[in-house]
Amino acid sequence: MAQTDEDDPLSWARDYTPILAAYQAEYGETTPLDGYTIAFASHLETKSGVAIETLHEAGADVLFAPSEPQSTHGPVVDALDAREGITAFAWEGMTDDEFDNAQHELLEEEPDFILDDGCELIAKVHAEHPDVAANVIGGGEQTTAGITRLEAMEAEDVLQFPVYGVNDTPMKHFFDNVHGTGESSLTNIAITSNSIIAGKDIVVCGYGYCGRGIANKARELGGKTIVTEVDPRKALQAHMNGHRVMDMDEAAEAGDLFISATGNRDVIRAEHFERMDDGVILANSGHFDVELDLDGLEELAEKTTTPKEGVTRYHMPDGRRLNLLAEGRLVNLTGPYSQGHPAEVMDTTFAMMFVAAYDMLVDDPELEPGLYNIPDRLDREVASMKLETLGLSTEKMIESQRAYGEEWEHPDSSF
Ligand SMILES: NC(=O)c1ccc[n+]([C@@H]2O[C@H](COP(=O)([O-])OP(=O)(O)OC[C@H]3O[C@@H](n4cnc5c(N)ncnc54)[C@H](O)[C@@H]3O)[C@@H](O)[C@H]2O)c1
Repeated sequence: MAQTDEDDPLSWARDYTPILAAYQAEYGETTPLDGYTIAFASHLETKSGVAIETLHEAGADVLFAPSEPQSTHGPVVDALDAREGITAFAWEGMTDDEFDNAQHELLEEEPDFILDDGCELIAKVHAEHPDVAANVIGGGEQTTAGITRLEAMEAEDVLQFPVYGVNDTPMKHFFDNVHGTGESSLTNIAITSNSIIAGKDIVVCGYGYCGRGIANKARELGGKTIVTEVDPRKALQAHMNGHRVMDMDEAAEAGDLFISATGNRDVIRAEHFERMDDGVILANSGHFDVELDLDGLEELAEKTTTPKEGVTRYHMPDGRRLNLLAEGRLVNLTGPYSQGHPAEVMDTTFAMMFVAAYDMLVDDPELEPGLYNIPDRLDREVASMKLETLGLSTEKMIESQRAYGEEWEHPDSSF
């Protein structure tokens, strides 16, 4: 019997991921990934579920594990694991140790290709399963934190296979990081805290792609935004975009809501917590839960309570209460109501991951081990497809325009 909306947890997300649907329709016939086993690590929820089923429809056996222990949606895992050719190394409510062990168990199955999030599988296969790494054909990495680790691996010359830095493409940066993280972080902060963005002094730490999305959208909602940055050009950009720019000491005293999105650690720490007002809200949107110094916060507090699901309240000896959302983990993915990025945005990110695997496995560019930018033509192809699914058309250059771009003398101009 065909599945209904009620018993198919991917049904809703599928409607909002038209590029993946198009790949399923096209490659479901030809199964170009037949014979390959692909390891897939991601936050396990409905959109990544559609990505996993797309790889499977295209012929691959898929082994999947979470990239964060707390962001797994059990019904999605169970529905995928029930299909032949898809194996879960995940369940909802995993401990950190179980998360770690499951990734090792997955790698022992000797995947041919690794699509990663945070470089968890790629780092582990190199560090602890070198025999498996030696036979991996290639990989793709979808997030900034993972690229940072891959750059460190590349600098040490330890990478055993080529990896496409899917994160570092315009299609990922400009849509997933800016709009996806921007919207979903603010939505989840508002829902978890049941408080308003408008009128609040909102401190955004980091003005990279994610921080820019969060800060600009917070201001559009009526927030009075403050940006902290270590990079002077980013700080200047934030200033010219109308945000107040200050260092963390000053921002700690000014903010009502703090959101970190740097990919760095100890961005907000004890000396800053000590300056904050009673009732402030603290959230992290960066990949790892080290952006806020939680050990420092714990040491300062005399006790913690849970005034609301998803909120840990730290009681300071002087009576101030600091409210931490989602235990300092990714607020848009691990809070009690979190569903991650909007599906339309993940459609493009997972399409880029799909083409990364397709390009290396099927088109075989014969790359040496190392970290590579994904070819620009693939990025453009995904952009064109997204526009097509949205029913939008672009201008086509006429011949005289193409020629104009190629000449330097410009004989027709009047000056
Ligand atoms: N929440 C999500 O769903 C989601 C989605 C995509 C990326 N991410 C994660 O968000 C983080 C940021 O990603 P990005 O793409 O914006 O990276 P990015 O490199 O574009 O931006 C990070 C910015 O933080 C700044 N920074 C570094 N240390 C700082 C500090 N101590 N104080 C203030 N600023 C500091 C850097 O100068 C940089 O401008 C990464 O960990 C990434 O993996 C999260």
